[in-house]
Amino acid sequence: MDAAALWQRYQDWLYYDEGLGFYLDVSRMRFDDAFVEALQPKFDRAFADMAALEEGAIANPDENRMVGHYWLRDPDLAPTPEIKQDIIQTVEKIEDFTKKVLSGNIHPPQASRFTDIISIGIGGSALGPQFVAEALSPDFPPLAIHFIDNTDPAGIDRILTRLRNRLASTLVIVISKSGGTPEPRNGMIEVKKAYAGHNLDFSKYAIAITSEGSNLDNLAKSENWLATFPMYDWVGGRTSELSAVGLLPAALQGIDIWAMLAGAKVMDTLTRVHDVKNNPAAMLALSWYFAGNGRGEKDMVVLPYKDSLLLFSRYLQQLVMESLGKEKDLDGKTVYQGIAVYGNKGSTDQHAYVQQLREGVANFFMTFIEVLEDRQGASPEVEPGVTCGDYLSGLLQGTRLALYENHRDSITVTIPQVNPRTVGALIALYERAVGLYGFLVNVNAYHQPGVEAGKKAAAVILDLQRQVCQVLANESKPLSLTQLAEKVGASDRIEAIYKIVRHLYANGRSVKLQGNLGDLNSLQISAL
Ligand SMILES: O=P(O)(O)OC[C@H]1O[C@H](O)[C@H](O)[C@@H](O)[C@@H]1O
Repeated sequence: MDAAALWQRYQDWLYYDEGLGFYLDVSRMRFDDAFVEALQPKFDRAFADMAALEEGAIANPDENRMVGHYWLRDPDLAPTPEIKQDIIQTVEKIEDFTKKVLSGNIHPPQASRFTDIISIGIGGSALGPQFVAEALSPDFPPLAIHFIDNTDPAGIDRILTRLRNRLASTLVIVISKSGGTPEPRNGMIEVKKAYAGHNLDFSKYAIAITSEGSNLDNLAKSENWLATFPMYDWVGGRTSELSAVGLLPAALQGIDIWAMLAGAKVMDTLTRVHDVKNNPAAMLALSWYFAGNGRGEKDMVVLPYKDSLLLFSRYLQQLVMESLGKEKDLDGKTVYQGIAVYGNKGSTDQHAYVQQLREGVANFFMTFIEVLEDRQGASPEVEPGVTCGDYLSGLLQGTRLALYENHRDSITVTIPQVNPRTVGALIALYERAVGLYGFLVNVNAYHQPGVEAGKKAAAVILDLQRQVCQVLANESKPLSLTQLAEKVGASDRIEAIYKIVRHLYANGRSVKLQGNLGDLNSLQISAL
């Protein structure tokens, strides 16, 4: 395509919304009109399915659940008056609670103000709050947030050590929709012990965000925690940023949650349009479908050229991959769907892996996220007439061009600045694009059956560990691995038993290992 034709294509496909100052450019995705036409029937169905979803259909049939994250920013759309009231009251409660915390009306027993937050949660109960904190938290927030998003003891220590002198003024928000996920439960138990170690009454610091009636909810109520906020059955973890999960931590950091909700609401309106070319989420879904033949054959690389958006790709990784990565489609057919997502930020990544993107295996398409405003205030020149921001902008344009010349396609999303409104809009844009794409390829984008397998396997290992420890405790003489596995009654699980023993030994826990550590047949195992 020559320069004039490309310029025409750019104009033909450029999407712009004045209210948000938002642009979407898919001109560098090489689909043609015939492709768009061929996909039209699928889009017609997807638009109809999406409309039904928004009206309260059971869009997650396996779990028999409605899918209602769109109602969070427009409660008038909720299918029942009760749901509408719930949404409104929760946001009011968040606002009221935040005001009281920030004014010192609600304060810790031994200090006049809360200074910090430990947020404990994983997956959808962490990634949104982390992304938003990185993107929007002021330089000096009223409360500084710290995340425990794993069951890594060293990671937990790091947070608790850093906060050692401020624990007495640190709020703890435990976030778990199910209220039973092991990682946040473990984090909560350890943090609770740390508070007890400092003679602090954990319940005066703790807040739960969870489903009503969950284990976490029951615990919080029985121990009379500072507050609880609801997580709804009809909001999935990966689409929960604009529920209490994301709104409470954001508000406590001084982020304007109303602007986030408003930005999302505007984007929801824009992406409800039943016309591919005038619906930015549909344009994204079309582009993804084109890039990967509707089978995820190409990875989605997401590169925001703005430090504060660093975690956007990580956030999208869960949203896209947990939603679309499915073995079966809605008819039960084996399809192995999905789109792999990765990326950090530009121009930083240009000095890491963009070499491969430009010249190596062409198994991806790029999404550039461009922010028009360089910074607040004027920029000094780093060369005559040129600023840092000019470089960043030039590097984005240059990389887009260099990729295109080498037949690598790209999408460019442009926002005027990173603020609560545009971040809310970005979240809503990708939620809708994922939903539409899910309908295009006929998968249930709202369940995650594959996640259960790893959880179950981990539970089996922990069970085996208990048995191993019991056998060793009752043995007077050291055992070989084979003997130990036999006594446990799990000879077929000898490798797992070896790994359990090695881990316990490395941590000085109840097990002694003798012999050559590199020769597994020489090992003699006994209780400490
Ligand atoms: O919020 P929770 O119930 O603790 O769930 C946390 C996360 O873990 C699960 O395994 C799912 O894969 C995620 O979708 C979810 O966000």
